[in-house]
Amino acid sequence: MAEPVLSVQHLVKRFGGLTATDDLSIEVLPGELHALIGPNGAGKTTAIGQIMGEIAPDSGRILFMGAEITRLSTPARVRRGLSRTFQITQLLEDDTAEDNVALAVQAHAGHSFRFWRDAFRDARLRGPARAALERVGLPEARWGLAVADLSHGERKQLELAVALAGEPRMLLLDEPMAGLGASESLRMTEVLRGLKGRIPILLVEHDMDAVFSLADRISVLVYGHCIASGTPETIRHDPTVRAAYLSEEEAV
Ligand SMILES: Nc1ncnc2c1ncn2[C@@H]1O[C@H](COP(=O)(O)OP(=O)(O)OP(=O)(O)O)[C@@H](O)[C@H]1O
Repeated sequence: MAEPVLSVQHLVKRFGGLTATDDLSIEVLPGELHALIGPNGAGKTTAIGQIMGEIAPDSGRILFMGAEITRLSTPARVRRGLSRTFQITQLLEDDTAEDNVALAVQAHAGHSFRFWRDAFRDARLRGPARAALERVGLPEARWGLAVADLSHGERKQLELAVALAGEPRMLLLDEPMAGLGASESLRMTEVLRGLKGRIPILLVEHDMDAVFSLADRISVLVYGHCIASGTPETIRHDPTVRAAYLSEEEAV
């Protein structure tokens, strides 16, 4: 088997008396779209926070591209190629969609641009920003609009473009379908299908239609512990998973 891009090993995180991740181990393989599912409060966002270095684990290890990153800062992990999106989008409301992505390109490029306004006129930012907007399928007519004027679905697409702006080596997506209507969810599913195979993705998502149609493998979290990991077919028929999480109605 190929060496994992991301290897999460025995992660434990306690918040007071509550164990949010409980001996959590997951592996994401090269090119894989790996979904992390589980009931509300199962520890999915806490897991992403630990992988990104925003939350310090009490114990366990995280390896990225074969190197241990458990104690690295978030910026150091981003420099190594990890990138994430959030459940609630973190965008600059008054700036245009294109400015938001260009700013992310600039942030990734480091200190070679001294002033933001000068920098934005620079094709070195504009080119990659537009490429990222195209990758997430945001229509060009929307690029010049302020974020505040975009629909919720467009903001989710934009946040994905911001995450892609630094050309990361792996994406961590925290509920990209959250709050989307049926047609917006389908659009986002197709956007993710377009990214699939080009970049490894760890996808936290409650939309089971999206998860089962997109994922190469699925890991199921219950009370912070991974109770099963396997292909959608395996997970669909796993009695432990069905008992713990997927109701008859939800199972697809
Ligand atoms: N900073 C914190 N302090 C205390 N408890 C926390 C903190 N962050 C998360 N928790 C708790 O840890 C548990 C796991 O939360 P987490 O947000 O990781 O779950 P989740 O699987 O992402 O849930 P959801 O699907 O609802 O987003 C929950 O019980 C939550 O209340």
